[in-house]
Amino acid sequence: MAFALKAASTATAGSASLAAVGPRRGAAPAAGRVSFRGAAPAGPAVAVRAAAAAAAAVAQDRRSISGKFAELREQGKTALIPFIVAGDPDLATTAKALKILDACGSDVIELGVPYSDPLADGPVIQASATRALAKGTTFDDVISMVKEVTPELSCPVSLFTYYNPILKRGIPNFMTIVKEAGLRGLVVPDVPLEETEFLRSEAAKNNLELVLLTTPTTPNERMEKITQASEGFIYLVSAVGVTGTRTNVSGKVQSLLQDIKKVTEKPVAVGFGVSTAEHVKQIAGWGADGVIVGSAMVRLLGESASPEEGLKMLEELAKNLKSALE
Ligand SMILES: O=P(O)(O)OC[C@@H](O)[C@@H](O)c1c[nH]c2ccccc12
Repeated sequence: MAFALKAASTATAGSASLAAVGPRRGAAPAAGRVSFRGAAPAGPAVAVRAAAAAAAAVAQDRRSISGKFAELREQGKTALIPFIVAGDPDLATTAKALKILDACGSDVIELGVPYSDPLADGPVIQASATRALAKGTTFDDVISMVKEVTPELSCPVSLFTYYNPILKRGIPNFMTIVKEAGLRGLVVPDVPLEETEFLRSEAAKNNLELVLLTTPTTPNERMEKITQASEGFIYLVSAVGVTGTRTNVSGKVQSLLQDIKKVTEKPVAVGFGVSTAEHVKQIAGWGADGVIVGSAMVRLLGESASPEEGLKMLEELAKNLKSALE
C-alpha cells in the first residue's frame, strides 16, 4: 500500500508518519534499516551557536539555496523547483536534464537518490526509482555524476534522499560526500524532527542547508518548530497522501501559507500535485516563494519513447512553468 503522508506530529508509537517514520530512538532495527540510537547528545551552547553562525554564513552566499531565495525576493519572483530521480532513464540523461532544467531558469533543483523503499512516493516516482535501481544506479554513481555537472550549473542543487542511506554512511561522512559533490542542500522527508539537530549541525559544517517539510495536518506548534529548524526554505506539502500529480491544488494551501508566514520570514515552497502553469500561477498568487514539481517531470523523463524525447518534453514543461512564474 502506498505510504500515506500524515502529519509529523500525529505520529504515535507504531503509527507511521512521513516525518516520523525514521527509526525511533532505541527502536529495534527493522529489516534492512540501520538502527539509529537518536541524535548525538545536544552539543554545548557553543556548538549550537557555531551551527547558527555557519547557517547564517551560508544564507549570505548567493549560490546557496537561501541566497537564491533572497535574490528572488528582491525581484519579487517565485522559485521554480523541479524534482527528478537520478538514473532514470540513465545517469547520462540525468546529467543532461540537470543542465536543461538549469538553462530553462530553474531556481533550485531537487535531485532524488533512487531508493528501494520510497514510502512517501506515489506510483510515478516509485516506478522511476525502480527503473533507476534496475539499471544498477548506486549512490556513488549519482555522486560521481553530480560532481561532474554541478560546476556547469548556475542554480543550486539539493539532494533528496530518504534517511537510511544517510545512516548507512554515517551522518558526518555523508555530509562531506554531499558537499564535495557541489550540492547545496538536503531534503530528507522521513527524518523525525527530534533527530534533525545533529543532521542540521553536520550539514551546516559543510555549507549545506537542511530543508524540512510541514504538512496540511501538522498542528501549529509543531509547524512552528519545523519552520524554526528548516534551512534554505520550508517545504509545505500541499496534500495529505503521497507524491503525484493532482487535478487541482487544494485551496487549503492558501491558509497554510498564511499560517506559516505568521511565524517565519523564511521562504516557503509548495509541493505535491503541482504540474501545470495554472497550478504554479495559483500558488504564486497565494504568496508562495517557490513551487516544486516532481512527478510531472519524472514521468516525462522516464516514460517517454526515448531519452531524447524525454529531455525535449522536460524542456518544454520547464519553460512553460517558468514563463507562468515570470
Ligand atoms: O511529485 P509531486 O506530486 O510533484 O511532488 C513533489 C515531489 O515529487 C518531490 O518533492 C518529492 C519526491 N519524493 C518525495 C517524498 C516526500 C516529499 C516530497 C517528495
